[in-house]
Amino acid sequence: MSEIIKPSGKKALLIDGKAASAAVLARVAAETANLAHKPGLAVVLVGEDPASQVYVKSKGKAAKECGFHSVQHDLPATTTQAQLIALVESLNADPAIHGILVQLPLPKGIDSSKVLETIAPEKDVDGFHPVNVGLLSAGLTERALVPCTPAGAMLLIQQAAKALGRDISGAEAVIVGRSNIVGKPMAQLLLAQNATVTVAHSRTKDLPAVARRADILVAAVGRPEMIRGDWIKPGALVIDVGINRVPGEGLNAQGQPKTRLVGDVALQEALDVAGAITPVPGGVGPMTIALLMSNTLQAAKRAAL
Ligand SMILES: Nc1nc2c(c(=O)[nH]1)N[C@@H](CN(C=O)c1ccc(C(=O)N[C@@H](CCC(=O)O)C(=O)O)cc1)CN2
Repeated sequence: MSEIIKPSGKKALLIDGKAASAAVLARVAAETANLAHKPGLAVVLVGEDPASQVYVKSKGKAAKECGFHSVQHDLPATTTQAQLIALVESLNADPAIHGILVQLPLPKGIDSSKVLETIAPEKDVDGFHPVNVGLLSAGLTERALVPCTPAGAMLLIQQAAKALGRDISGAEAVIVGRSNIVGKPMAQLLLAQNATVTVAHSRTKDLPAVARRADILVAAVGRPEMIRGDWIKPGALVIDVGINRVPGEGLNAQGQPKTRLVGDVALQEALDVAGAITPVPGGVGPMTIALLMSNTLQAAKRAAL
């Protein structure tokens, strides 16, 4: 059995995103060590959102561990859209920078589409620029930079399908959620692997029945534990992209009410039904950062051609 597939003590197997992301990071570090020029990653954080601060710190740490040139720009929440765009333009012109990432969400008053469209497509390691969106939609995945979370989820699907002896080609895939960042690119990636893809959302009629059709079920709605055990086809491969912080039990060391992370899938119920499932935390989340490093390496290698 693959090293990323672990027993759960219940019917479903667990897909270990931490182990899978460590393997991606090791591959990126090994390739980087053989390059003449270090890949350069610039991460831009606007404001003081605590979760964003944690993610940006993790990105800088991973970049350094991969042997990259890593820079972080911390801007105050009062930064104007024009100031942010000016910073992105200066990073576009910097030959030591191969990847630019503007951490989302941006503070109110800044139009994130305008900012993301300013990033040079070849440095858009988040894969959110319309040029990269278009390349992915046209099936030109070799030329696109693919958004990190769906790219990481796709790697987990491929590794789990292989370990379970399942074909993605011809499988019925249902994605719950139609965001530009996860749902839509996930659909393109599954289509490129010849799955039959349904993108379901809040207006879908009889969502549980649609979800129950899925051999591969991807949950990306951002609603804690919305997908229940009886929405899952027995034996299905379930990929939970949701990361939701909910109230926990008791108080922490600072006397504040504890919180805990849950996915969009009710994990304990799903473990009785699914064939394999990604947990939250420790599933798709760590893959997002690993695939960002992989995209930055790819951008640096293309720049050197
Ligand atoms: N410009 C971008 N902004 C945001 C993205 C993105 O891909 N590009 N994605 C998310 C946040 N994100 C990375 O930026 C991210 C989220 C979660 C994780 C992760 O490893 N989660 C852990 C749990 C961490 C915790 O304890 O809080 C897990 O699931 O195991 C990594 C990256 C929004 N913004």
